[in-house]
Amino acid sequence: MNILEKIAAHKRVEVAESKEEVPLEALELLPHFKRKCISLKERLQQFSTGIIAEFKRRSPSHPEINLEAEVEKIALGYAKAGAAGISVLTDEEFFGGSLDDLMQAREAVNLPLLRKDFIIDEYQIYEAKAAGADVILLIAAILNRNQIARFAKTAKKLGLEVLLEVHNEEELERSLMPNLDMIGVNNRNLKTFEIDLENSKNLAEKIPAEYVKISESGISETVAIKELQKSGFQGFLIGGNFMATNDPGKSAAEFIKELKG
Ligand SMILES: O=P(O)(O)OC[C@@H](O)[C@@H](O)c1c[nH]c2ccccc12
Repeated sequence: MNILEKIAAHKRVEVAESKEEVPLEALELLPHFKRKCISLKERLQQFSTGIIAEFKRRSPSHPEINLEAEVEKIALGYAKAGAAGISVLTDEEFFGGSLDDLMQAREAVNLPLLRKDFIIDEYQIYEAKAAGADVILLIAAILNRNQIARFAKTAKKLGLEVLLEVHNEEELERSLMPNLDMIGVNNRNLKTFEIDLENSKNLAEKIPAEYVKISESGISETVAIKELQKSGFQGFLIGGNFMATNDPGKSAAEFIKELKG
């Protein structure tokens, strides 16, 4: 089993447990469930920098990014830095995150929030909405076309936006459909952890113009963003480069300042 298969397998067990503990009907009663979502897509279309800053304590490829990180402080820092949105890792087993992190970020800031997790069941989309997310991530590498269609439809029904993540042309071609708002090209191969920014540049022209394009992972320099912008990318998902510092908010602020300057 590769890491992605391992994560998905664990996720199935986790979701079954969560469903037992908190039935879907209970999620619908939580206060954020009726909240009107903030559009990340619109912000990326209007926003000049397009930085989506990520809150991530650890990952399978980097086991100690920032284990003591406090989500409220960092979300506020990212907002002050001028991020277009914030991505919050909610997977606990492999990334050290939680839905509670997402809820705390929701209390702290008014930016669009992406629930960053491995969605394999509709229940998780209800969880995302209930915890205050505005956007969900669907990862093509672990979903078939039917699942993507079904999950995207559910997300739209709940007022959430959908970011579809692809890593190669095959995933992109079999996954294009209505109800997707943004397409993210992951520069990190989740099966091998290899990073290649060329991946975004190569896939860019194959993504129809109606989808906002986001380049994900391995971005640590503003020159890389200028290049990616030339290929039509409007969003840039950055985690480790900010999180691996003492003050991720400050690091994001400096990065965004340099990008604008
Ligand atoms: O820390 P980086 O290299 O800046 O990457 C951020 C983000 O793209 C990465 O965390 C990510 C992209 N897709 C994912 C899917 C699941 C978990 C994590 C991810």
